[in-house]
Amino acid sequence: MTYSVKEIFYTLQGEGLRAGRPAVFCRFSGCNLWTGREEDRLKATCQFCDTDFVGTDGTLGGKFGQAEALAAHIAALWPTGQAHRYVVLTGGEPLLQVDAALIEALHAQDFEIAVETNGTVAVPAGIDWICVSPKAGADWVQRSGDELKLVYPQPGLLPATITCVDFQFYLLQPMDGPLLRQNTRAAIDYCQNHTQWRLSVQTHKVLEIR
Ligand SMILES: C[S@@+](CC[C@H](N)C(=O)[O-])C[C@H]1O[C@@H](n2cnc3c(N)ncnc32)[C@H](O)[C@@H]1O
Ligand SMILES: Nc1nc2[nH]cc(C(=O)O)c2c(=O)[nH]1
Ligand code: SF4
Ligand SMILES: [Mg+2]
Repeated sequence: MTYSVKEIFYTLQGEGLRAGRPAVFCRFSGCNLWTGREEDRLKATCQFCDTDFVGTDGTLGGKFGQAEALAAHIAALWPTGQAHRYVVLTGGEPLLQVDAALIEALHAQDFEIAVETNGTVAVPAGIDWICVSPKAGADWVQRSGDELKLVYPQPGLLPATITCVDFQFYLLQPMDGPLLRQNTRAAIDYCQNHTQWRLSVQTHKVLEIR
């Protein structure tokens, strides 16, 4: 397996239940719900993406022929002597590439492994924290995990219509874009009136970190 990686960086998890936790992010190239090209956005299944996942030209990006080599690049970013090693596999859609060999190599480097996925691909065994963010109009295969993080509002996938799922935490993340302020107000109101749901703010954007 050759892994195509857009970028690798050390930051704080900005979103979801674990916001604030130090983490290495490994962003895989490519997605099954959008090409990543602006000219294709309006015909994509997922049209609101806030991320550049095209190519391998970002910070520490590249093609890695071996799982151990990729795991070593990730481990090199962790501060020396510090425990609680945590890696977030994202993209693009990471589960188009994450396999048993990479999970084993990251565990061998002592990492707890989280994934951010759109839910169209079943999560492989061994992932330690599963965040699913389903998309309207896409197959939703992975219906269990640790957190369900729904971008809100998504016409065609409103929280009230979500059934047959098994997650520990349910979060609404306001859709970033021209309507962010209005979407944030609506998400706050929804959580206050449907108390199973919590608000997920994209804190890294507020903090102006990666
Ligand atoms: C860029 S995606 C990569 C992982 C995977 N493809 C997914 O969609 O979950 C990372 C997270 O950002 C969220 N996201 C993408 N665009 C967003 C936007 N415009 N506003 C809020 N969240 C967004 C996704 O829903 C997902 O939870
Ligand atoms: N700080 C930070 N937190 C994040 N949580 C999810 C992200 C993603 O793009 O998957 C992300 C990201 O890009 N940066
Ligand atoms: S599924 Fe995730 S990576 Fe793909 S276009 Fe949507 S938000 Fe972006
Ligand atoms: Mg992001």
